[in-house]
Amino acid sequence: MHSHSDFPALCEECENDGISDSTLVYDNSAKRRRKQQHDSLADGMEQLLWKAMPKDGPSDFCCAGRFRTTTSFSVHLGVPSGAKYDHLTNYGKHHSTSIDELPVQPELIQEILSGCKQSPFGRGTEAVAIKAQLAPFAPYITAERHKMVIYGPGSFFKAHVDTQRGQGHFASLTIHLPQPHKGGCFKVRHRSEELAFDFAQAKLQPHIYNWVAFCTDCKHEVEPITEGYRITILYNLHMPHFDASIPTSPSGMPGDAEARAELMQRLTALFGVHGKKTLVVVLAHQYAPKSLQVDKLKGEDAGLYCLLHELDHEEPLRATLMRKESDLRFMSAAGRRALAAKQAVISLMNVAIRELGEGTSDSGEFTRMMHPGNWPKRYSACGVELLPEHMRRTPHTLAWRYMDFHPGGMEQALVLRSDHVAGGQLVAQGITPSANEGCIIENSYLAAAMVLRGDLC
Ligand SMILES: O=C(O)CCC(=O)C(=O)O
Ligand SMILES: [Fe+2]
Repeated sequence: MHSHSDFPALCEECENDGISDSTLVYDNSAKRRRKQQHDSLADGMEQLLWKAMPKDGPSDFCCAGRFRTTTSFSVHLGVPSGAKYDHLTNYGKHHSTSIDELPVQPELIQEILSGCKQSPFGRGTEAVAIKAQLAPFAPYITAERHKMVIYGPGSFFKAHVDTQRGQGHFASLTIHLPQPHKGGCFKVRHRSEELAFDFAQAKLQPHIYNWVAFCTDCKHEVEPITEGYRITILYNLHMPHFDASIPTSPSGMPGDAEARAELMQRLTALFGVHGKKTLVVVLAHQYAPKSLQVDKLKGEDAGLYCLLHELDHEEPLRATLMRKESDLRFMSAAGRRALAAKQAVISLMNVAIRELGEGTSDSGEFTRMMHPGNWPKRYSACGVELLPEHMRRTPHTLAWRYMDFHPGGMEQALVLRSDHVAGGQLVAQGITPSANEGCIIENSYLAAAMVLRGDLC
């Protein structure tokens, strides 16, 4: 990450006029000074957030492991562990048939599954690991068997996102039978990160089953199988619906104290000195509207919530944040409940973010604004926006800048994205960075976000 000093707030106008950096710095214009203050408050804030987040806390979108069972799958499925077969035979205690034709017909898979019993998976350490990493606020999780997938040579599963079945469905679990095969690497992606699980390479051991669990919004795929059969059993992982009061940090280990103190200072300055501000932190995961609730937060989003929630309880930040009733209309149901309980002013909501900026050869700078409410309607009403001169010189893709104007009624906001911290590329959620130097980039997208609001009056 570059520091603020790498990116002097030069503007095209000033550059053209031959006005130097220092002229800008000492410019008397209150507006410009404010922008510079914003910039210095904002620079590196994503890193600060990251550092200050609870350690050993939830931070994952995917976890994996292996477990041993001598009973469940081998007996109930009748799949001889480690056995080589072209025909899947004797798959259940009470059934006897064979698979001698591929693709396997759905009826037969159903029949096989009906011969299966719910696996013991989820009672042991695996469930604890999944819960801690992917669903930290949930008191427990449950696994619901979904389907069995058999891949023969040439089969694959293109990159996709699983359908979320119900509010509590937060992740998918795949259990890989110890079945000899080649190819079929399983890949899970989350924004710029990709994890690959090549169980064909893993030494097959009888009764040892590999598993992978990943959040429902993560893209995943199975590469073509070149030899043998790859068999997986899929589960939907659910967290129960529970009446969430605001959860406390799932981790006992606080994050970096210095980062936390600095973050606190900056947020206080942001909301206090400059007043009337909105901070938007784009969540790492995506959520169906009904799942966008505190208790349903996944992975690192839960850690982020804990941090902001804790900071919100500290004075003087607390004193600077808005608690007026007029704010309610912008809040999610969870935010409203929290406000009513005088617990927090952090709300979770889907926001429309519009990013404007100028492309550079390898990056484009984006300024970000957000508008609560119905995005497509409002957005089309926005019309063409004007890019102020001082925003033209935008040297870095992901560093954000404060906008001092309200084109088309879009609300100004500071928008932070944690993929910046994770070293990611700005490609998630439909954003495509431009490679064309000098072109104006505009991106609009909807994102789930954690929003802290200052004085709206
Ligand atoms: O077989 C696998 O490992 C994954 C299958 C899958 O992603 C699906 O059925 O949705
Ligand atoms: Fe899937």
